[in-house]
Amino acid sequence: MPAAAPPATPRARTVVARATALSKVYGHGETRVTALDSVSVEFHRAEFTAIMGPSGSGKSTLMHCMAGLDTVSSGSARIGDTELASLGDRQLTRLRRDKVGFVFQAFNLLPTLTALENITLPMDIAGRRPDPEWLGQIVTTLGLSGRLGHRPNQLSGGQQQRVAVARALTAKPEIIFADEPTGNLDSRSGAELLGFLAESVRALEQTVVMVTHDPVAASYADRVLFLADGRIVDELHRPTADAVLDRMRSLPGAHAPDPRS
Ligand SMILES: Nc1ncnc2c1ncn2[C@@H]1O[C@H](COP(=O)(O)OP(=O)(O)OP(=O)(O)O)[C@@H](O)[C@H]1O
Repeated sequence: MPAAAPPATPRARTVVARATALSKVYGHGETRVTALDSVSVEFHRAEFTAIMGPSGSGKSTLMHCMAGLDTVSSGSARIGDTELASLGDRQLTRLRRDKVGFVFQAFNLLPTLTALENITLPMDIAGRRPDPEWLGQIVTTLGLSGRLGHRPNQLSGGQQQRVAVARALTAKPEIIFADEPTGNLDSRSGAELLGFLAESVRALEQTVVMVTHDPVAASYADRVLFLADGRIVDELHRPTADAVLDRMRSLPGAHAPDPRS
């Protein structure tokens, strides 16, 4: 009889960021919108989470509140043990600089700097020196070794986006927030980028939270959170693109696909 596979060793699950009963209300009176309605969620070290949901379901608001880019109306958003609402503007800026990495659709690279200079810029501004071994590992993981002396206009869109990811990883942030990071890429470059993000989670134990509309992009994540009307209504682990698409179709506010198409 074949021996049973040994049980997977449970990994210590360090909570890197946490929302507790987080609500966000915009406007007053008739223009009042509840963008987030008592959301509680944890993000763990070395975990890749995708956030999906119909337009207006609160994805960006959740990311902005968790990243300290927007304030909460009630409840709490924490990074590590730090309650973001307890911080003043300067402390928040410092926390974002030291603990949070961002990857947006627009790469936001400086055209006059080389790829390497763009990667190390946030640390230069903070007066910190990148750990050369770590930087080397990131550059190798992202396949940028031969491109470090190039300026952004000498790089493809995919390579520019990888430089943006390297920039986010270099400061060893507690957590990286990515907003539609593949939105401007062709499907091959997008797949490459998502592969690298997933690799940074596996090989570098990075924590990544990504907002996306794309079920294929979400399938690179370890879990997918589904938002509808400001609430987390579903969660999928080890998702496939088809499973994500299925759940998306059943969400409140989702447009049911036309059976004739
Ligand atoms: N600054 C703001 N002022 C007023 N209402 C806002 C503001 N930002 C977002 N909202 C509203 O909050 C709700 C959630 O918006 P949010 O941008 O988080 O949704 P989303 O899921 O990211 O949408 P999309 O997929 O279209 O980007 C929406 O109804 C939106 O109109």
